[in-house]
Amino acid sequence: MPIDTSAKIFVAGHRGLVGSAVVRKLHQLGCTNLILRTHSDLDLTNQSAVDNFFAAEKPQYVILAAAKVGGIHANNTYPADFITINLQIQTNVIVSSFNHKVQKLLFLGSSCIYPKFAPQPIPENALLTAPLEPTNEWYAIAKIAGIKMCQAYRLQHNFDAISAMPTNLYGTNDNFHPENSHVLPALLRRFHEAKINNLDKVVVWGTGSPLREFLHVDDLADAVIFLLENYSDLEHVNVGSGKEVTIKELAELVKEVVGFKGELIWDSTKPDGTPRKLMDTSKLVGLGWTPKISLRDGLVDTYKWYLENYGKQ
Ligand SMILES: NC(=O)C1=CN([C@@H]2O[C@H](COP(=O)(O)OP(=O)(O)OC[C@H]3O[C@@H](n4cnc5c(N)ncnc54)[C@H](OP(=O)(O)O)[C@@H]3O)[C@@H](O)[C@H]2O)C=CC1
Ligand SMILES: C[C@H]1O[C@H](OP(=O)(O)OP(=O)(O)OC[C@H]2O[C@@H](n3cnc4c(=O)[nH]c(N)nc43)[C@H](O)[C@@H]2O)[C@@H](O)[C@@H](O)C1=O
Repeated sequence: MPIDTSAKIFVAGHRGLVGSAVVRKLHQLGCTNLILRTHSDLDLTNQSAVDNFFAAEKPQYVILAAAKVGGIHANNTYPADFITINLQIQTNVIVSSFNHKVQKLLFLGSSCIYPKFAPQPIPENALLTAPLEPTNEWYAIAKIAGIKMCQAYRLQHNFDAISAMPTNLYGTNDNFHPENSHVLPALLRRFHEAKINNLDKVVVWGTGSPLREFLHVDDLADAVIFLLENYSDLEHVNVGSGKEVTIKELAELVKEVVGFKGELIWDSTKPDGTPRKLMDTSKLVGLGWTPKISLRDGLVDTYKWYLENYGKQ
């Protein structure tokens, strides 16, 4: 059912990569009644503050894009933060959404919920079939709990909570932190800084052999709205581009887009993480959704945004 453009929609995490793309998409669709709170306005780890907020605002839809998020180094270094903050945020938001009669909630997980050596492409039913990738198991356990909470509230209370599992994302408003970000924004920044400082070498982590699937966040936002409008069931849904590249291929592509002319040095003391995680997106494709933005086009667009927003620093 198409979203009622006058509906009250709470986008949790609206300044982040995903939340900001969802807000852009909702604005494009003509939705005007968005409820947005920054982290300092409303700390979603604070149960009573979250419940008071829901009691006062009574949103009809909730898109849960607030989370403690980071790349392989951040996940590996701050396991307590990743498990605790994510369990707190998602538990508070899901429970208050149910208690205050939200019509529909969409929870965002991640492809790291699947076993390290899952069959490729990874179908939704690979969940909980084998051990996780150790660098991100704390975050993955929180995300799996989020999926299970949505399922439990649907089963026991008929609450319309659905879960989307995106692959690795990138785009406008990404986190470009040198150590804590994901690979694509990290490399974009590192190559850019090497170019403007006339360096002849750039260090890239790991061996370059892991395979990753990248999806532009505007495609993800489109899929989020598509699922809100067209999906209402127990099982989570994978969201991906269906195309994978090695980290070496990604690094070469970022180097070309940025225009860095020097050499790549591989730091094999850094972890590779999971060797491969290509999503099986046949469920979402079967529902009628496909991505539109190629990796090259998305990278060119993201570099342009980076230059406009951080290029002069
Ligand atoms: N980035 C990726 O590659 C992927 C992301 N995802 C999922 O998408 C979702 C969004 O990720 P992404 O947009 O990348 O993350 P970001 O880090 O870009 O944004 C996270 C948002 O959450 C908010 N937030 C964090 N902690 C709190 C808190 N305690 N109270 C209130 N708000 C808080 C932040 O608010 P503020 O800005 O005000 O601090 C920020 O707006 C997550 O669930 C993530 O798991 C899934 C797969 C891949
Ligand atoms: C979305 C997903 O994100 C995380 O998993 P990940 O896919 O391993 O994410 P990543 O982007 O950090 O790394 C991808 C690959 O790239 C290599 N790599 C090279 N050079 C840099 C670099 O400079 N930075 C980073 N971060 N990685 C680098 C890196 O060694 C690895 O082989 C999860 O923790 C989990 O949170 C999750 O769900």
